[in-house]
Amino acid sequence: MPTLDICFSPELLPLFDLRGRVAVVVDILRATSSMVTALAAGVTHIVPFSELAACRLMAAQGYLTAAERDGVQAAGVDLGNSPFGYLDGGVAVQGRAVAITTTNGTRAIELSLAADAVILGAFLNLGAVADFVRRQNKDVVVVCAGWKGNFCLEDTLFGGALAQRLQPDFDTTGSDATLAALDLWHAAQPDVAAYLLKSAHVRRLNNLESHQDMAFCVKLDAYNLVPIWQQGRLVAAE
Ligand SMILES: O=C(O)[C@H](CS(=O)(=O)O)OP(=O)(O)O
Repeated sequence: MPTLDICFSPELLPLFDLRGRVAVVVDILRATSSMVTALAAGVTHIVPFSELAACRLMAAQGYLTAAERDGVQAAGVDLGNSPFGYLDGGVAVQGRAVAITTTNGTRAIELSLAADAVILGAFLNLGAVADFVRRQNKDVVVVCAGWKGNFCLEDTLFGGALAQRLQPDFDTTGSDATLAALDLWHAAQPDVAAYLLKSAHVRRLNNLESHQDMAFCVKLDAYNLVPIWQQGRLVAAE
């Protein structure tokens, strides 16, 4: 039976051998939630960058540029890190490619590329991710983007939610990280948004961008789509 493990922070990735496994990178607030939303809104593909300057340069190649540092949109780009940037009609995104850099999410993706497959998870596409990894029938590691190397509640909650969805087809009992995430997910019921009000990230976001981002990012199964890393870019899996 395949296993599901959870890496609480990219800093812990050296402890994991990703070869032969599927990495599910998660940054609920907000990078992977925004990337799932972007592809669902008709973005053709997404290229993540760690450096802001390299991301900005992609505008010359016709890319929309999205960049955020410490929760705030960077200067001189088209979009920040809010999923509503792809929904509110302010920027026409249908049929466009996006170059993106964020504080934690893009780094977590880059550090996960040793895996057999790298996909993006969010509450917004939880069911689609569960279906995808079931079809792969390989061990799974949920890679939490965390915050600047630290543990965070919201990404760990996603790990618990995915573990619950994959029971009983996956072994979710072999790792204390998964057991803890499952307990956390149960503790957050029935109102994940209310539970997350105490999290550090939500307090930061409420100071920076509107509370509507958090309410949106905790919606379950809004999109039946899985972003997957293919040839240096993220596309919607077939
Ligand atoms: O934009 C976000 O929500 C965060 C910024 S931070 O964690 O508050 O610095 O970036 P992300 O890369 O999506 O975690």
